[in-house]
Amino acid sequence: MKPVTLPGIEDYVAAHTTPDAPHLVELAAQAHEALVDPQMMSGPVQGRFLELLVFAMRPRLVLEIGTFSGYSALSMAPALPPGGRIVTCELNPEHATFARKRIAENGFADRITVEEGPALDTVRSLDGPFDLAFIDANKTGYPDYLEAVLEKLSPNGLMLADNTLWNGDVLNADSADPDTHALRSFNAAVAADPRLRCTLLTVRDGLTVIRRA
Ligand SMILES: C[S@@+](CC[C@H](N)C(=O)[O-])C[C@H]1O[C@@H](n2cnc3c(N)ncnc32)[C@H](O)[C@@H]1O
Repeated sequence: MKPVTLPGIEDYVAAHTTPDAPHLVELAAQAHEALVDPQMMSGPVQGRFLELLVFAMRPRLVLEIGTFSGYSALSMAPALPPGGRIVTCELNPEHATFARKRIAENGFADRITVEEGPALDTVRSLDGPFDLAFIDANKTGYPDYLEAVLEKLSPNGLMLADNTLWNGDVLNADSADPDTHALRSFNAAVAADPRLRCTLLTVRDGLTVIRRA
């Protein structure tokens, strides 16, 4: 991933953030060996931030859209309050199988459910309410995910949208890349939406925190 901040800053940030627990270090290493595009994992800085939000919000239900290896779900899970759980959506059966195995091995199968299939169908099938929703799947789907989640978001719930800086490419208004275009449109729509309040944080590849106005 291309740094979107000053040279050296990402390393400095990582060096001054609580590192991954051993089970996450091992999971990341296994994902680098077994899965294509392992850079899709949140990584320690965003992982600790997700964990921090779960710790502070004490959510009963966390929705994740885009499981991949299970890294982000397993980053959040240790901070869940008693009775809290995570539903994570994944389209790719290989990713879902990889994540389920690590979730079970680490003793979180009772608190994390991997729902396999198109995330939009899964979100529409769930009752909610979602106290925290982490949107991190196909970028062109973000507007639909936002609407589907918003319908079932708790009154004090938060939505998080990942990769909203897209390697800094969101600055390129002339980009022909569909994902860049999708994220530029999403960012503009969210910031202008009178139903919402948001902050685009320069955490890792950009993480937008969104709530109801
Ligand atoms: C960026 S990765 C998720 C990374 C993970 N949240 C983390 O931080 O470690 C995106 C995942 O979304 C999945 N995905 C893509 N399109 C999807 C869809 N329509 N429904 C569900 N999952 C989808 C991909 O297969 C991939 O595993």
